[in-house]
Amino acid sequence: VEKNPSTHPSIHPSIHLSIHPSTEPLSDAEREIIQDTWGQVYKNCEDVGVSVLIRFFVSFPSAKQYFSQFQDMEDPAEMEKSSQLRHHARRVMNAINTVVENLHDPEKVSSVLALVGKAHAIKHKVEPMYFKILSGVMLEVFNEDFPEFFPAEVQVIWTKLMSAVYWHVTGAYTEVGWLQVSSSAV
Ligand code: HEM
Repeated sequence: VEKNPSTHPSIHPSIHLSIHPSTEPLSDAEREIIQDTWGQVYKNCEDVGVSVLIRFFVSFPSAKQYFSQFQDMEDPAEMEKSSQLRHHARRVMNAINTVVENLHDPEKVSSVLALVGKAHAIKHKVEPMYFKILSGVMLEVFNEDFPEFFPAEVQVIWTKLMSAVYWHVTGAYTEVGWLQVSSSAV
């Protein structure tokens, strides 16, 4: 199938991430569960980050339009070698790590995510919907790669965190004047 970079992403049916316009803070117990499970994921930071992005770009090829180095690549094995992809994988994982390490400090979390949101809105002009899609892919890969650490009740908590991430990121988009940020569930 010919990929037209200007078309909207098709929504993958396996992604059921529901996003609420405002989010309840995580409880202490939930924070601890996030930190413990993330510890397992982050041990494999490089591999997990790359798997997440490959899955994202293969399932949602229009998301590649923003990346000069692999926007025309189709072959996942070739994408995997792209330094731009690997670099972004590391940045995504490190940003999530900063969020997880600072869950006790809501101001730090919002400032980190506001910077991410602003850079993607202003510099990279990324359609914010892709953040929601990427969150779903991330949870999917974590669950698949570490099933013993992601039973259903842990997935619920992670979904809550990812909703908060999306809420902060899109808040920054709105702040810099990006209209039409969708807050409805995928
Ligand atoms: C949780 C999600 C994400 C995080 C934490 C994240 C993080 C980052 C960071 C820290 C940077 C460098 C900051 C800068 O340029 O000032 C970056 C660059 C970039 N991001 Fe993201 N990102 C995320 C999602 C996305 C998505 C969904 C897309 C597009 C589909 C995207 C596209 C880009 C592009 C095109 C760049 C510039 C790449 C380059 O210069 O090589 N990001 N990202």
